[in-house]
This record gives sequence, C-alpha cells and structure tokens, in this order.
Amino acid sequence: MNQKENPKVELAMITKEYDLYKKKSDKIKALFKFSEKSVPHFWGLRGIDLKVYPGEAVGLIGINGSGKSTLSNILAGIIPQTTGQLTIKGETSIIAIGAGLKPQLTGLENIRLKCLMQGLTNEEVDEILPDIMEFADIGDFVNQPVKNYSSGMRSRLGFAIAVHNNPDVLIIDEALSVGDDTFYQKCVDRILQFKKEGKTIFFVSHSLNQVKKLCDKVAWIHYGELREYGDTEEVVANYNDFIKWFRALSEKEKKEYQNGYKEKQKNFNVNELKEIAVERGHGKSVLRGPAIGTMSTLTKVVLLAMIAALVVFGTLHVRGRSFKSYFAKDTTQKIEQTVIDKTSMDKLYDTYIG
Ligand SMILES: Nc1ncnc2c1ncn2[C@@H]1O[C@H](COP(=O)(O)OP(=O)(O)OP(=O)(O)O)[C@@H](O)[C@H]1O
Repeated sequence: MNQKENPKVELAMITKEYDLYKKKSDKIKALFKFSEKSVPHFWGLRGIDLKVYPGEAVGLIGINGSGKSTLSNILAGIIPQTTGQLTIKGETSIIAIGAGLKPQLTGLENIRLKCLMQGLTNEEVDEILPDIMEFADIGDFVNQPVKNYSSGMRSRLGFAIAVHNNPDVLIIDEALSVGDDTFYQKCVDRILQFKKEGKTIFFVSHSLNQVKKLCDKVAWIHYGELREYGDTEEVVANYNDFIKWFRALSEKEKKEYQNGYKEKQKNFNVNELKEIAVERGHGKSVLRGPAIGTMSTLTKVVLLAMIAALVVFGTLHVRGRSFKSYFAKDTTQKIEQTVIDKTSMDKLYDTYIG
C-alpha cells in the first residue's frame, strides 16, 4: 500500500476564532445576544491545510503568537476548530508544559487519572505504573502534588504518561525545552522509536536545532496562516532568513508589520476562504465548522424559555411548599407575633404602671 495515499492526520481549511471578551460576565451576556457585533474577535488560525503521513515528524515553527499552540490544541482535541475539517486516524496524546496535569493531585494520582481517562483499567494502570515512574524519574516527588513540581518535573511526568499511553499521534508542545540533557535524550530516543513504529509526531518548538534533529517536515505558521510546509532544511532556512529580515527592520517598521497582520486577524471573515478552498480542491462543505460552540436563535429562545420556567416554578415552590401556602403561613406567623407582642405589652403595663 502506498503510504502517501493514506494520511494519518488531515487538516482542511482549519480556522480558530477567539472572542476577546473584556469580562467573564460579557461572555454569558453574549451567549444570549442575538447579534455579537459588539464583541471583538481575533482569528488565531486562518485556513490551515496539512496532510501528515504515518511515521512522519512535523515541526511547527513560527514567531510568538503565530498560532502553534492553537493548532496543537485543536489536533489534541482540547479546543475545537471554528471551521474546517480535521481527520485523525487514531488516538492523540499531547505533552505540553503544565497542560493536562491536575496541580492539586499528586504525580501518582495524575498518572492513574490520565491512564483511566485513556480507557485503561486499574489493573492495566498497575502494570505500567513502574515503567512510567522509571521513565519520569522524579523520585519521591511522585507522591507530592504536581503544583509543587518544577517545570522540568512536570514535563518529565507529562512525557512519561503520554508515551506509555501508546498514542498514534503524539503532540509535543515546547515540553522538551524545559527538560535537562539526560531527559531530553531519553525523549528523543523514544520519539525516534515512535517514528519507526509508524506513529505521527507534531513537535512545537522555538529551538530550530531540536526541530532539525527530530523533524522530517516543518510547517511554518505565520499570523494564523500556513506560510510554508515542506522539507525541514528548506523551511527552517527560509524562516531564519525571515527572522534576519525582521530583526533588521526599525522599531517603527516592526510595529507596522505586526499591526498589519493583527488587523487582518481581527477583521478576517471565513468567506474570504471560499475561493482559496476551491483553488485547493476542497468541496464547499469544508468551510463548515463542527456543530458545537454556537447556538442557533431557536436554541437561544428555547433555553431562555426553560430558564424563565425554572424561575417561575422555583418561586412557586419556596422551601418545598407552594408559593401560596408559603405566604399564607407567613401572614399567620406575623399575626401570631402581633398578638404575642400585644399580650407582653399589656403584662408590662400591668406590672410597672397599672
Ligand atoms: N483563549 C484565547 N483568547 C484570545 N486569544 C487567544 C487565546 N489563545 C490564543 N490567543 C491568541 O491567538 C494567537 C495564537 O496564539 P498561540 O498561543 O496559538 O500562539 P503560539 O504560536 O503558540 O505562541 P508562542 O510561541 O508564544 O507560544 C495569539 O495572538 C494569542 O494571543
């Protein structure tokens, strides 16, 4: 079978829109607004196409804020894309500094939790536990809450759990940059072994040397767009040229360049991708998003009606009694109180005055 005909991961016109709410309450308000014009938007990704085959390691490079983590989080299923189609054949596992680990739980508890979430039974977890602990090599800290770990220790634990869950697609987001040399080499060996086994690796890193060492191909993400995708040496060389060019600009020119792209990301409209999608040979449906995260007007109306009904029924049944009986009882209580007060006043009058 020709491997090239069967991509393990396929991204088609992937976009990601972020809402830039000023306050958390604005987010709740926006949920029920029928027009969202007042909320500023920002497009972290704008039509990414990528096909990655079994056994390939792909480096994701780009300047700060270009969209690498957004893309790796979409690949890992942590956040949904806004529009576009994502096809992954197999299980994914992501290793990112601090991601996925529960800070209040100990290392051991995190290992168990993550493995159970991946569908392993308690017995299966017991079997692989010694291997995970040996790979992480964090000693007694395994019994400490993860919030007390250094970033390197978090990365070790995250890496150890992820590789032992045997994913088909492994996403490594900057997690190797915080490990020491010994651990780094151990991870590199494991990544190379994964590649041999036909697994697919995505490797997000600012270290171009690491990218060159590990990756067959490189995707250069630039302000949410895929600027280049291809052979590692070539793309890294072009990226280096860009960095040199950018550094040579004056501060004013740099700002202008950055602001120009940021404006494009703010004012982007998915319809801009229609023609590009056709040029790239996609069908019309590719610009649709997954059916989550948005509410139709009908859904909003139904939801509002349900909340209103809940409020009304909640009021009518205060403390387990009907609205009517609750207030009827209250009135009786008030009358009783008045009678008591009057009797006590009479007694006081009799005693001290009468
Ligand atoms: N939750 C969010 N809400 C609003 N904007 C966001 C959110 N997450 C990311 N962004 C924006 O999307 C863009 C891409 O961010 P992302 O973290 O993916 O970049 P990156 O390439 O991983 O950056 P870095 O190299 O600094 O880690 C940035 O401009 C960022 O400010």
